[in-house]
Amino acid sequence: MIVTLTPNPSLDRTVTLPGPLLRGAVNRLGSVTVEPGGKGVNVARVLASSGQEATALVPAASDDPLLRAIDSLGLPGLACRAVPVAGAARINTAVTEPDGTTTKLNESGAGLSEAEVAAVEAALSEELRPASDGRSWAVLSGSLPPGAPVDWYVRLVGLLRPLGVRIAVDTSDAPLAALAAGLPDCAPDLIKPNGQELAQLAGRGATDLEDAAVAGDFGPVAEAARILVELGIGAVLATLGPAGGVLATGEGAWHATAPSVPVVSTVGAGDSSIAGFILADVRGGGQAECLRTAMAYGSAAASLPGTALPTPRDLPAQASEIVRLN
Ligand SMILES: O=P(O)(O)OC[C@@]1(O)O[C@H](CO)[C@@H](O)[C@@H]1O
Repeated sequence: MIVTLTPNPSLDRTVTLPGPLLRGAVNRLGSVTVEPGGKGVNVARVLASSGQEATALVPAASDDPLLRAIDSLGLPGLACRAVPVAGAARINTAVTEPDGTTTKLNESGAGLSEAEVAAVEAALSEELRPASDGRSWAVLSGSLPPGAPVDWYVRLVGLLRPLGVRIAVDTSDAPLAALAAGLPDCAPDLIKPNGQELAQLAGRGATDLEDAAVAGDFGPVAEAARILVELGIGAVLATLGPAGGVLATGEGAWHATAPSVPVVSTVGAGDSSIAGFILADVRGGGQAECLRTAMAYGSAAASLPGTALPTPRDLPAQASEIVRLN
């Protein structure tokens, strides 16, 4: 069983410009698409598109257009559990330019009341309670809406731990800092920082790890990830864009090259990497296979426009090369 929680889901509106963005001027748009989004929704979508059933848990009123958008995907393996809330799902806009530059404009989201936060927690535990097989995953993803406690993910890890499910957390900024502050007591089984987020967690300069990775030196990334593993996190999957990815666990660290694809839009690439990792894991793959599949799904997402998410048909023909770092 796989349940994703997206505390701050969105309708993702992607607008395509026929030329470069002209700041301070009127820009005429090419195509406009709207898709259901938010990181956990994306993870569940990718899993379901690959034949792995998943439930996307979102706070949303029963008449929220987000729910209609999820429904209209018509994905048989995708279940949606909506916890009724007063606010509407935010609309996040992505502006894409012909050279592949994508600019995201994310709203902060309608707030959650204390009672709504409690209702989401109750629904999450209820969904996961039957999942005591040790193979199930809870994926907690994205920013937190106003009103949610900044350490909500820390609390949720503590709440879910006794249920015997594996827990992935993918977030940034203050909720990520809160997660780091909650170690080692509330350590997730998987986190997926990018280079800058990993640097933030490891107390390194913002671009130190990425700069080293671009120069082909993955030691600093592996070292930062190892520190987090020593603090109790089961696996750190660091995604490094064109420089590939590094997976660190208690058994070692590996680097994977990024399969070569034409990069069209990186929106959803991180979510697709998590889906790929979990997909390989629930299919019994070892750590190298989880890393390879994460890279394949992340690269496939980057080769698709806007927030389009990959299906198995979109996976790159060439797999990553994996090298053990330690
Ligand atoms: O504002 P957050 O929660 O950090 O990110 C939300 C978001 O940018 O992430 C997804 C792509 O990863 C999009 O579907 C969505 O718009």
